[in-house]
Amino acid sequence: MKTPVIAPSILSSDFARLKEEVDEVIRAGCDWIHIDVMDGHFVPNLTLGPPIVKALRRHVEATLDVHLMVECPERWIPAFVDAGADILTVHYEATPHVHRALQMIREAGLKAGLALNPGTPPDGLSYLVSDVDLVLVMTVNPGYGGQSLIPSTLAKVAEVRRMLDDAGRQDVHVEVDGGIHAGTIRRARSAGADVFVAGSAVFDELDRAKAIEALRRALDS
Ligand SMILES: O=C(CO)[C@H](O)[C@H](O)COP(=O)(O)O
Ligand SMILES: [Co+2]
Repeated sequence: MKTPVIAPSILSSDFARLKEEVDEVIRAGCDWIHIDVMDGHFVPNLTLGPPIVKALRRHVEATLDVHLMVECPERWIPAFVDAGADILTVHYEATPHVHRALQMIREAGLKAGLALNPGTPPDGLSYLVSDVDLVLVMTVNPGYGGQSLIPSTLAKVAEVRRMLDDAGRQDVHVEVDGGIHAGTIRRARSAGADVFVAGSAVFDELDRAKAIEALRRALDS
């Protein structure tokens, strides 16, 4: 099994103190920084764009894991590449040209991720197994932090992991996003996930080191 990756989502951070918030979770021992980009169309919320990613890139060396919840992400890929993202994840549901979007990300030298909403079956992945470096299984409906994990999504995590293993793609990350905390992370790990996005479970706690430690302890339990 791959080494677990903890990726705090800045969606739940204090945006007025973004640099300090990110510095703090890096000092607290997180692995990646998860950045939720929402366009107000694909999801009913609006967050941030390439300038914020670029500003963070200037300040931190940590892996910037950018989750694009935007319609037709292929329009935005060049701007996020230029901003300095390391991983760009696009939604299967967001474009009829998802293969092209993944291709554009890889051609730019970044890692390409494919995200699946809770209601999306994993079948389409079978045509894209050689085009992805990461599969993000949404464990809540995208748009907001602080929601509860939808239990049926964990069966999909297991199915995705099986499809990747059967295709010889043990190197591909399986990321879970939404409702991950000390009480759910172990089940997500058992289902086959290795990247754990945690927004409210980290940023709603005053002591971020303790919050990240609690996630790691729950993984080991
Ligand atoms: O993509 C997302 C929402 O669309 C966020 O990454 C996710 O919700 C993280 O927040 P929390 O850990 O609080 O559920
Ligand atoms: Co996300």
